[in-house]
Amino acid sequence: MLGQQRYIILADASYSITAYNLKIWESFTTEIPTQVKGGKGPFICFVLGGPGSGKGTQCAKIVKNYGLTHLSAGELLRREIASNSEYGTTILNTIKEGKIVPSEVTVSLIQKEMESSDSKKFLIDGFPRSEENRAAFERIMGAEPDIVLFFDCPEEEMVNRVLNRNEGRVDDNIDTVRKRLQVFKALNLPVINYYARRGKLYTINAVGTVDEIFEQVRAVFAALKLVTE
Ligand SMILES: Nc1ncnc2c1ncn2[C@@H]1O[C@H](COP(=O)(O)OP(=O)(O)OP(=O)(O)O)[C@@H](O)[C@H]1O
Ligand SMILES: O=c1ccn([C@@H]2O[C@H](COP(=O)(O)O)[C@@H](O)[C@H]2O)c(=O)[nH]1
Ligand SMILES: [Mg+2]
Repeated sequence: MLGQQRYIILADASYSITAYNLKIWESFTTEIPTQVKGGKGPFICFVLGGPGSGKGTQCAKIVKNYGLTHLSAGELLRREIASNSEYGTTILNTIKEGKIVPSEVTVSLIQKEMESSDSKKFLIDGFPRSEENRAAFERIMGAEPDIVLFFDCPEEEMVNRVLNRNEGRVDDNIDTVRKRLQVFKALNLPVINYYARRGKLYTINAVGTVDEIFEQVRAVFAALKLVTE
């Protein structure tokens, strides 16, 4: 049975975007800083949410509007499968099962992309999927995200979107999506709650039109500019 109910996130430690916030922030510039004040490395934004919650769709708009470099962990893994790398078959089987690829593999792909890029602003989509992923990223990269966006979407809506995506993904079927939802709740929600406790989480209501949802994202980036000036 799929729920309409939203996931329970530590509400007092997460920022929710409201129309009121938008009104205050819309007059500020939309250019985000290359790094957060006092930070040493590049600006890093993790983008989290269940399967089909709209992460990739919104990332494309963030890239267009704010020039961040988009790294989708799922896309990097699919590229690895397509290139017949030594891990290709293991990755393919893991994705078909809706499970999580070993942290070392995913972090190493992200690391390669970040280190070969001149960019100072990264949008890391669909990662970290588990506390173990998160710890591996911190250990290997020696970095933490500056902010985390969480696209909060009811399960029924996520399933509908995934089943209507039509991009030929091997995991876009009802059996795999059910498994992905279980993995999301068991392993990814604790990561989201971790960032809520760290005061880095921005929860976005992922129901609505793509543009309506992006207005909430815009407010986050506008606020970021505000606190980093
Ligand atoms: N606000 C929206 N309303 C309706 N459909 C949407 C919305 N946002 C995205 N979609 C559609 O839903 C599907 C899933 O979106 P998207 O690929 O962005 O999700 P995702 O979170 O990246 O999923 P995954 O974790 O499986 O990669 C796509 O077909 C997309 O066009
Ligand atoms: O960090 C990651 C990201 C993804 N995976 C696997 O890939 C699929 C698809 O990922 P999307 O982000 O939805 O494109 C996911 O279900 C996992 O099996 C991963 O293991 N680790
Ligand atoms: Mg995606």
